[in-house]
Order: sequence, then structure tokens, then C-alpha cells
Amino acid sequence: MVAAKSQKPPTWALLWHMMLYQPRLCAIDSIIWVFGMGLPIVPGLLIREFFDTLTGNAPLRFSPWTIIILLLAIGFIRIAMIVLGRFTNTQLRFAVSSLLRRNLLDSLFSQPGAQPLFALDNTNKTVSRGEVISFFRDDVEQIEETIAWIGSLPGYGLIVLGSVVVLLSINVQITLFVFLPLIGIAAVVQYAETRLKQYRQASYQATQHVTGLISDLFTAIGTIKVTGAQHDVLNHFRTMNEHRRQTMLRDRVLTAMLESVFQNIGSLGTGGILLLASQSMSAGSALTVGDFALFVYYLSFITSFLDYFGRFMLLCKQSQVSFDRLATLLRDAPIQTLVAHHRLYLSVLGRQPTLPPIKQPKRNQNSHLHELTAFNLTYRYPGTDRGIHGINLKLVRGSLTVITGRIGSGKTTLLRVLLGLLPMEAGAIYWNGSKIDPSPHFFIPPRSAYTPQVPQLLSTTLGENLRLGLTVEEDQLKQAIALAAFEQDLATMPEALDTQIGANGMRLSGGQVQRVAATRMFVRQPELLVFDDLSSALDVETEKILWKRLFAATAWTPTCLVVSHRPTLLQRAERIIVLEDGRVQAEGKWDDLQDFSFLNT
Ligand SMILES: Nc1ncnc2c1ncn2[C@@H]1O[C@H](COP(=O)(O)OP(=O)(O)OP(=O)(O)O)[C@@H](O)[C@H]1O
Repeated sequence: MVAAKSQKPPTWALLWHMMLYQPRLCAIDSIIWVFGMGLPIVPGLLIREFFDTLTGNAPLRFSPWTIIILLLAIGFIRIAMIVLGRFTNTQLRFAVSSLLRRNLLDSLFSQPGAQPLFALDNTNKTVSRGEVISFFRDDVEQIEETIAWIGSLPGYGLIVLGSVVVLLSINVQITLFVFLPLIGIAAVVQYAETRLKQYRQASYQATQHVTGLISDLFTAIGTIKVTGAQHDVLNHFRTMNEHRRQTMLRDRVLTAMLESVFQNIGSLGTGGILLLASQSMSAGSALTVGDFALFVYYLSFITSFLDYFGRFMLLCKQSQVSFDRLATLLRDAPIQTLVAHHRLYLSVLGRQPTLPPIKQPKRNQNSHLHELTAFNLTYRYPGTDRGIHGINLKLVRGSLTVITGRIGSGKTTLLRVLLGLLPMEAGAIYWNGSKIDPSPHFFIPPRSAYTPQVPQLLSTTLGENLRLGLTVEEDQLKQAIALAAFEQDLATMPEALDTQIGANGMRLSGGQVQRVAATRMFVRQPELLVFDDLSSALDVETEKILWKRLFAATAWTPTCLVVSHRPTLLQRAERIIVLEDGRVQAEGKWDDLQDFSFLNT
């Protein structure tokens, strides 16, 4: 399903494609609901029979007990169908929402990691990590809800169709009146469409901002306390919450108003039909008391169907808003990416399918590094002149290259552009002389591994954080731990590698987090090791031990590209690159660069 982003398919086509993901489940769900919702058509006929029996007009003449037993039996079957329907509907909901979430996550993973995500209207407004939660939760739930309704729509449609056929056989004129409210509902939804979308978009955006703020608060809790900004932050939180309350209220009031309009349009239609029927009866038509009872009985279904249909149209419009919002996170990928079919390995009835094996990094001739060169690397952050400009780089196998420079001189940006985590504006990168496409998927193990200034750890055990699915011998793990100078820390942990480290390694110190991230790199023995300033959290002695052990390691020959200010490391480097305002200010060995006083501070 590849299409240009501009050729956006209609919402119904996206919903339909999602339903086709589990066609059997979808069909079973619909069939169950056809019975669950369609069965009440039978009691209507029995009720007509009952009244006509009383007036002596009944063709079949069932005894009252037969009618009661039949009514009870139908009631029980219907209950059973609804229970079953709940089960299939839940499975369907879970499958489609999981597919959406999987595809969204996959698309986020395939984007350059360090790039900010763009919000709704491409106004260069960025979406924080916390805000993304609301896309995964609210928008996905909205689409899931619409699909769950689609399953029961045919059932409901059939009951209405069946009842309309029966009513037509009784009185064509009165029955045609039934369709008038449908036109009214369609017109109301069409009329309110713009406002409906605006309010839904605003309410989701406000929720997204509040969710994002909560996430930021948790991340920056220490800073907030240290700066004594609790009061201001809480005030800001209150203001945002108040804004959210107002937008949600507007959205809910409009939705409730439309729903009540649908209900009332249906009820007005019912009233009109009843008036017509009673007039027709008093005018001496062939309408019996049983027919009249049948009209009254079926009309309640038809009215609630009209209400249901109106709500469904609302849901479809709101789903369109959700699809549009989700599409903004996809960047250049077509929206069809969101609904593409992929296996999910969901457990059904307690049975968990075997998960596919995790891909292991494979070494080959191609992954072996002899020389990495980059020319004219250039990147500017959107809307600014800051970034890096025309940087050349050459890394030779087994060498240590240190990038240094003042705060904000572009060191991190250079690493990220090189690793494909930021899209380069100009420049070219060659791996062993072959030009490579800039992509975040190239610089991964066994070719390369990277530890950023603030490493990301997962909320699980230490061992799982180190392995991340890698099949690795215990010995190799121990060696990597020792290389990262982490063995003493590990010895103090009561559950060793099974120790839970908390959200993003919250239970570890800053230095421990960096060494866990370094161990994670070492255990993969990548050709190129990229570190962004280990010294920011490590004490001088520990860092010294780490470098000493790494350079003495014999298991493999790593090439190192490191951002650092530490003189001991700079003295060791084969090449030092000094950056200033995103440009190379000087390069050479330690002895060549003694004019740069800040190197010695
Ligand atoms: N997301 C961003 N949007 C806009 N400007 C940015 C962004 N990230 C960094 N910059 C700017 O780009 C320039 C280079 O930043 P960079 O983080 O690469 O510097 P650095 O040398 O790594 O700094 P530090 O020593 O603090 O790590 C700085 O002026 C910085 O303010």
C-alpha cells in the first residue's frame, strides 16, 4: 500500500482496510450481532398475533402460553448472542487498536531519533514525547470505537430492513414516513461537520498538551524542586487544565446536542407515524389492532436505529479527525502505513502464539570498518542558523577521535548528523569508501553503537537492559561489564542482573546509567563506538579506568568517536576536532592544539 501523502484515501477506506485485518473475526462478530440485534423482530410478530387473537383477527391463533414461552426463548437466545458478541467485539477492538499502535510505533522508530516531531498544522510546533501518549491513547481509541460500531451496524440495519419490509406489507404510505428522519439526520451531521471537527481537534490537542506536561513534570521533577518553581509550574498546569476543561466541554456539549437532536428527530418521526396510523384506523382502513401494536413495537427499533446511525456518522467524522492527527506523526509516510496489516502475535483464549526470534546482529565483510569519511556535513535546526556547517571527518580503524569545543558549539549535532539521527542538509558519508544513504538504520550493531549524553534505559531488569534481546553468553556479558568499570557496582546489587532499575534507570546514579549504556554497547562489540560526553556524569578516576580497559581490550578492535573535554582522553586521541559555532575551528593532535586555552581547563 504505497501512495503519495497527498492522495489521502477516504476515512471509510481506511476503516474498511482495518476491518479486513481480521476478516473472519469481523464476519463472526457481525453475524452474532445480526442475531443479537435482529432477534427482537420476532416478538413484534408475536405481539401482533397476541392482539389479533384478542380481537379475533389472528391467522395462526397461538395460545397465550405458547406466545409467552416463545417470547422467553427468544429473550434467552438474544442474551446469549449479546454475551458472545461482547467477546468477539472485545477481540476485534483489541486487534485493531493493537495494529494501529504497532504501526504508529513502527513509524516513529523509523524516523531519525533526535528529530522533533511536528504537530497538527505543520506550524513547526513540536510534539513532546509525553504528548505522543495522547495520540496512542485517545486517537486510537476513537478509531477502535468506530470499528466496533461497524460490526453491529449490519445487524441493526437488518432488523430495521426486516421491520420495514413487514411494515410495508401492512401500509406503504405510513412506512415511507419512516425514512424522513434519516434525511434530517444526514443533513444535521453535514451541517455541523466543520464545527464538530474543530471542537474534537481542539479537545484532543488540549488533552495532548496536558499529558505532555505531566510527562515533562516527571522528567524534570528534580529541576523544578531545586529551582523552587513548584508554585509556577502548578499554576501553569492549572491554566492548561482549565483550557482543556473548556475545550472538552465544548466538544461534549456539541456531541450531546447532536445526539439529542437525532433522538428527537426519531421520536418526532414516530409520533407522526402513530398519528397517521390512528387516522388511517379511524378512517376504517384494514389496519388491525395487532398491526397497530406491531407499528408501535417496530418503530421503537427504527427510532433507536436512527439515533444509532446518527451517532455512527458522528463517530466517523471524529475518526477522520483522529486519522488526520495520527497522519501528522507519520512525516512523509503515506497514511496507509497506519492501517497496513502486520502479524501481532496476540494471545487468543489464553493461547499465546510463538513469538518470532529476535534478529541478531550479524557480522560480515560489509560491517567490518576500515575507514569512515564524511564530507561537508551540514545541518541547521529548522528556523534557525544553528547547527553544523561543512564539517569533514576521517576515522581510521582502531583510532580514537575526540570532538571538543565550547558549550553549544555543535558537538552533539555533528554526532547525530553522522549517525543519521538528524537529516543532513548537505554532505556525504563513506563507509570503507562506499557512499551510504543517510539513515538511522545504518549505524547500528555490529557496525556501530552510540551512547548519547542522556542514555535511555528501560523500566525492567539490568540484565534485560544490557541484552535487549541479544543472545549473549554470560562470560561475554561479564567482560563487557568489566570493560565499562561496572563490576563493583553490580556486586552491591542484591539481585545482580535481575535488579529492577526503575523508569529510565531512576534507581541508578547518573554515572551508573552511563556505564550501563556503555556496557550495552560493549557487549555487542561494534566496529564504531560513539560516546557523547561520558564525563558529564562520571568521576575522573572511573572514566580513566573505563578508557584504559577499553583501549587494552583484545576481544575486538573498536574505532572510537568521542565528545569529551577531559585532557587525559584528549592526550590519547589520534585526532582532536575543535568545534566553534558549528564549524571546525582547529584539528590535530594534543600537542598541536596548545593555543586553545580552554582545552586545559
Ligand atoms: N532542537 C534544537 N532546536 C534548535 N536549536 C538547537 C536544537 N538543539 C541544539 N540546538 C542549537 O544548536 C547548537 C549546537 O547544539 P549542540 O547540542 O550540538 O551543541 P554541543 O556542542 O553538543 O553542546 P553541549 O556541550 O552543551 O552538549 C546550539 O546553539 C544549540 O542551542
